[in-house]
Amino acid sequence: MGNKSANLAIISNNTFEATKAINLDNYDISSALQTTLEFNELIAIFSSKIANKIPHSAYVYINPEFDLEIKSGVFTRHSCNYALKVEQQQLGELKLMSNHRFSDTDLQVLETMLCCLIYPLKNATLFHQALKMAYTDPLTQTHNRASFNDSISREMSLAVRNAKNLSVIFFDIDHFKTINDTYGHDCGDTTLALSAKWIKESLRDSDIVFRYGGEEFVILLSDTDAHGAELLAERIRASIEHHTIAYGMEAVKITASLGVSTLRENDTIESFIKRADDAMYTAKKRGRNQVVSSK
Ligand SMILES: Nc1nc2c(ncn2[C@@H]2O[C@H](COP(=O)(O)OP(=O)(O)OP(=O)(O)O)[C@@H](O)[C@H]2O)c(=O)[nH]1
Repeated sequence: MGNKSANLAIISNNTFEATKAINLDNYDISSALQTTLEFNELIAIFSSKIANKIPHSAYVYINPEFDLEIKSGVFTRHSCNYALKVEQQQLGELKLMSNHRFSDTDLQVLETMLCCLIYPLKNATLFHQALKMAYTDPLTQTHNRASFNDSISREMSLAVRNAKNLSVIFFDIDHFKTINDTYGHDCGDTTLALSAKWIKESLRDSDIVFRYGGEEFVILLSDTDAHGAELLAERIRASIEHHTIAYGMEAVKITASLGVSTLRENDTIESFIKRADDAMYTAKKRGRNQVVSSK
């Protein structure tokens, strides 16, 4: 024990902890852009830092990779647009607007200043790509279990705070083991990926699909009451039943069992999802290929 601690070198007795920068006026543009990895903050900082050199009334930043459209200010007649890119990496598109035409000098200055934005944007892109990977199931391109744990508590708090409904659907492919055993594991994987695709096709943008376990998915439906969730679960069930998986020379048909529950007062995460899980098992017991709503 004593020997181990002797190997540790003390580098410094002082700790420097930076608090979140409140007044970015004290920073030059490059330093200010190093204070965050959030796209909205980077663009807002950039806009404010260039404002005295290149006056503009509004900005729009679009980044399709992360489904972002960040806007601020008053939209006016004249604009200039830049597709931002570094080493083949797309970093989105920035548009500035103004009452007056941007002069050639304005554009030259802007282009010099955009060089300061490029690498912070690249870092933000790498950070958000890593976050996305950490929360995505690679086989089905749905959110993974870690993401579910974060999302359910956030969605429950939001639903309670805004007095909105929240429903959850548990979805489990029927006799999935037989698919693996009959057609092979690759076919099982294809079945999972296609099931996820068909589930997503039945949903609104605000609904989130998670791969919860092997062949089990969970769908979180914000602002959806019990009736709406049951209708949606039935739509998903029917979609799965009506599709056919073409695997080599085989035409594989599958079905799924689904359980639905809607958030109640005094629910915990566990009680909320257990009702949906129990309802899904009831659907299995009743013969599969059906939707059961929790009582
Ligand atoms: N191909 C493939 N199979 C998986 C994956 N994850 C889990 N499984 C398989 O999924 C199967 C689940 O089988 P069971 O839990 O017995 O359920 P089931 O056969 O679907 O039967 P019921 O749910 O009762 O209708 C097991 O054979 C697992 O090996 C995966 O990522 N890929």
